[in-house]
Amino acid sequence: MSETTPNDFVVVANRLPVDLETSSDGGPPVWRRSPGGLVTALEPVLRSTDGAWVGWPGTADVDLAPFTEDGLTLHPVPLSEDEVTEYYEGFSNATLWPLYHDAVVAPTFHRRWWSVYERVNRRFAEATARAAAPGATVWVHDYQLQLVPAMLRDLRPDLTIGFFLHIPFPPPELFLQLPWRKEVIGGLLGADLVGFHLPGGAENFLYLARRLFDLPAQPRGTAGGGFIDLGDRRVRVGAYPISIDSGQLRSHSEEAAIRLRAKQIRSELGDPETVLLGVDRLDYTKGINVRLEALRELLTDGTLDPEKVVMVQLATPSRERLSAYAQLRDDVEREVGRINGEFGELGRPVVHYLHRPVDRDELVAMYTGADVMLVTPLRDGMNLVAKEYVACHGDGSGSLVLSEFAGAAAELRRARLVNPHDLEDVKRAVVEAVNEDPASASRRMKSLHTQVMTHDVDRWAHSFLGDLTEQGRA
Ligand SMILES: Nc1ncnc2c1ncn2[C@@H]1O[C@H](COP(=O)(O)OP(=O)(O)O)[C@@H](O)[C@H]1O
Ligand SMILES: O=P(O)(O)OC[C@H]1O[C@H](O[C@H]2O[C@H](CO)[C@@H](O)[C@H](O)[C@H]2O)[C@H](O)[C@@H](O)[C@@H]1O
Repeated sequence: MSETTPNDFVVVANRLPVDLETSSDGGPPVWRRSPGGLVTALEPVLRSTDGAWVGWPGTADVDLAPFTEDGLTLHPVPLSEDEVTEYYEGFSNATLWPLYHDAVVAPTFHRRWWSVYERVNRRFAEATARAAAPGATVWVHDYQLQLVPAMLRDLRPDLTIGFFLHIPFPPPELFLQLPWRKEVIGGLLGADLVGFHLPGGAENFLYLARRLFDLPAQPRGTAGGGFIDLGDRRVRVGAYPISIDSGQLRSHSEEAAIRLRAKQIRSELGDPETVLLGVDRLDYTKGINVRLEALRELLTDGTLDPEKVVMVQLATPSRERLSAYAQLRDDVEREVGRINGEFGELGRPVVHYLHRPVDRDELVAMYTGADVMLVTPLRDGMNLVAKEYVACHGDGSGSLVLSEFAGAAAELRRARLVNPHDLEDVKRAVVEAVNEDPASASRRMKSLHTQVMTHDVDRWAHSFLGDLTEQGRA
């Protein structure tokens, strides 16, 4: 650890790339990799740009000075226990998260949560103002920090500010339910460039900004993007689909030790003909029960044979104190138990379920060895898991069943696309994936693989930061 000086490039996200975990047995706290795709994507970007990262260390009431750890410069922003409840679990994850994901769970609107969200956003803006060198570029991330761009511009008009949203930006009729809709759009308009995964998100934002601020319409730009003219400056809006460090993951999946471990895993699973795999944070948007129900029905009607098919479901614990997440865990675990109770044998369950993060080597071995990857979210900003699986199958093996409602579906057109609200459609895709002729499956996977290899996270970051630099100079 060492003292830090202001940086020319600063990333701001709710979480630091590592979480400080305190142990219940009184041992010293340890840093662990934070959950979720935002960290997976941004960490290699920050390493290659030598920037600083401003974020919460993942535990309440931890106040640490800025430090460098494992080559990254980190600026921790403290949150009290009440702020974790009202800003993170409350406004971020019980108001904005469900609202922006098509209200698949009803969003809760609480005036007190909003005022804490404002207060915490201000703290992030102040910490960023301290971390950024004169004229620096600052890249703010995600729904937890939508007020930061405008707050930061007030504090530091010398900065070039970008904002990227990692989750869907909802259609106007949903967004307009938000009592603080104008404040949120006003916060985002503090940025020079506002980015979304998909053109649809950019279009929704452009429409809402003009309507709520009574701004003149502008000619439509390409791919959903465009400009918002605020009189004294212009905000650029665009679509930038995020990705992964594809080359690194492909090489990792080709290592002899990973190939060997993939074989061992299959053998530990009883050498079934087909291994189905699901990998998710345990989140109600991910449609985990959709794929479990599809599997149960296919076993019940005899389409799939429990002696030949095994499913592995990895579920990283997430936002566990929120009731919708606790309910989801109960539902998923009941369904796993039901399938194993009906179709498993002693020592041979049909569904192997791990409610914990697994280490990277083990995850890559699972991706590499799985025959069919099931990605069935009801709504998802991107879904990096789908891209990670494809990156591990450069040899053309494997098959991807992918929800149309994941952002990744816009690029991975040759996956077996399904409507997760239509169980028959999901069942059909699973059966087709299990029975597909190897030559045709290989053509599909190779085409998906080329897409993921040529559109990696580096390209995403360069595309966004290139536009941001251009915008900052304008
Ligand atoms: N059980 C798990 N163990 C280890 N890593 C996991 C696990 N589940 C998910 N991940 C990782 O978390 C990230 C999830 O990203 P993504 O699919 O974009 O969804 P989200 O960010 O909403 O969780 C991926 O990089 C994936 O490898
Ligand atoms: O920080 P948590 O509350 O534990 O949640 C983890 C992250 O989940 C979300 O990830 C999103 O970003 C991915 C990368 O762009 C994208 O592929 C995925 O579809 C999104 O759900 C959230 O947006 C992050 O802020 C969280 O850190």
